[in-house]
Amino acid sequence: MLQLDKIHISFGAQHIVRGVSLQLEAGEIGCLLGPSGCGKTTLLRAIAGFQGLQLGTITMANECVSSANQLTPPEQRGIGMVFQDFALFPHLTVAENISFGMRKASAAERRARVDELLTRIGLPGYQKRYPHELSGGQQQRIALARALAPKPRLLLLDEPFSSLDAELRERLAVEVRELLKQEQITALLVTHDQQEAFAMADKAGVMYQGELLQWETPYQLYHQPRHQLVADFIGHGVLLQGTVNASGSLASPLGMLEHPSLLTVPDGTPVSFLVRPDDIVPDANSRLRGRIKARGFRGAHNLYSVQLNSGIEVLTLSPSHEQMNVGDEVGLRPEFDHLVVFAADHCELPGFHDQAPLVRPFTPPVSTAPPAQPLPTSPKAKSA
Ligand SMILES: Nc1ncnc2c1ncn2[C@@H]1O[C@H](COP(=O)(O)OP(=O)(O)OP(=O)(O)O)[C@@H](O)[C@H]1O
Repeated sequence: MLQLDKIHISFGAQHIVRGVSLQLEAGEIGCLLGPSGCGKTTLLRAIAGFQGLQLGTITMANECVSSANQLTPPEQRGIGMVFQDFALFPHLTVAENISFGMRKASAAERRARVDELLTRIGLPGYQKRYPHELSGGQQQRIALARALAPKPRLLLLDEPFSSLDAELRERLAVEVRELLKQEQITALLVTHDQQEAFAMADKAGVMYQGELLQWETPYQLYHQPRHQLVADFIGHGVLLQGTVNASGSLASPLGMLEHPSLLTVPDGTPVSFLVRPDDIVPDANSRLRGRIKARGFRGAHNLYSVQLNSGIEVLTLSPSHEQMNVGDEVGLRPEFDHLVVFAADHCELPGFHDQAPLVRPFTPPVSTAPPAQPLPTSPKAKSA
C-alpha cells in the first residue's frame, strides 16, 4: 500500500532524511520512533505531499506520488491526518466537525457515517456537542473520527496523543488500533513514546539523524535490535563489551558466554552485547556480586541498577514484594534466552537468536574487564 524507496530530503546543505526505505501493507499500522529532530515529521510531510524529495520514490497503491521530479498534491493522495495540535473547529458541532471532509457525500450518508464513527469511538449521542464541552481525550477521538470520515487510503498521525496524560494515552492507543483495524485503514504514526508504538504498531522503526535504522515488528525491535542505537533507544538495558576467543567463547564481565555462532567470529574480535534487565536475575549463591545503586518501582517489579564489583553497572528486575535496598550487596546470575551481539561497526552480528548461550560460572578477578562501552551518541528519549 505504501512504499518508500531510498528517499532523501535536504534543506539546503542539511540532509534531514537519508536513504529511508519502508513498506506498509494495506491495513497495517506503522510507527516511527526516534529522538527529537531525527526527521520523523519531515518524513510524514513528504508522504502527505507537503514536502518534495531530492532522491528516491514514494509509492501509494502501486502509483508513484513523489520522486525527485514529481509531487502529487496532498489533496490528490487520499490521505487523512491527525496532529497533536490539530484543533477541532470550535464553532462547529461534533457532527459538523466529523463530516467536514465529506463534502461530496449526501446529507444522509454524512449522518450515517457520523453515527457509525461516534459509536466506534465510544461517544454515541455526542453529535450536537461543541468541542469545548469535551475532554482532551474526547476531542482527540473526534479529531481521529474527522480524519477517518472520508475513508482515506492512508492515515498519518503525528504525536496525536502527546498532549494527553500517560494513562489516557495508553488507553487511547489501544482503542485507536482497534478502530483502525475495524476500518481497515493503513496508518503511519510518529511518536516519542515507545509504549504507544508497541501498543499500536504492526511494524515499527527507529530513526536516527535522518536514517531509519530498523523497520520490523515491535517484538524484533526489542528482542532483535539490528543496531546498537536501536538497542539503546528501545527498552532498558546496558551494552557490555567482551572479546571472542579461539574456542568460540565470549570473555565478558558476566563470565564466559558460549554460543555456536561465536565459532564463526574470528579470535580476538571485540564485540558488545545487550543485557536487558530480565537477562540477569538476583541469586544469593552466585559468585557474580555487586551492590545496589538505585531502585525504581515499576508496579509488579522493581528495576534495580547494580554496580558489579568490577565497576560495571547492570540492570535487573525483581518482584516488588521482595524488596532489596540501595546499598545492599547482591549476587546476580545471567539467564539469557538469546544473545544480541554487535560488531565494532555497531551493527548486529546475526545468528545469536536461535538459542540461549551457555554461561560458564563467573570467575573473578574482573578488574581487568573492559568497561561498559559508551554508545556512539546516545539518542535516549525513553519512556519505557
Ligand atoms: N522547512 C525546514 N527548513 C529547514 N530545516 C527544517 C525544516 N523543517 C525541518 N527542519 C529541520 O529538520 C530536522 C528534522 O525535523 P523534524 O521536525 O522532521 O524532526 P522530528 O524527528 O519530527 O522532531 P520532533 O520529534 O522534535 O518533532 C530538524 O533539525 C529541523 O530543524
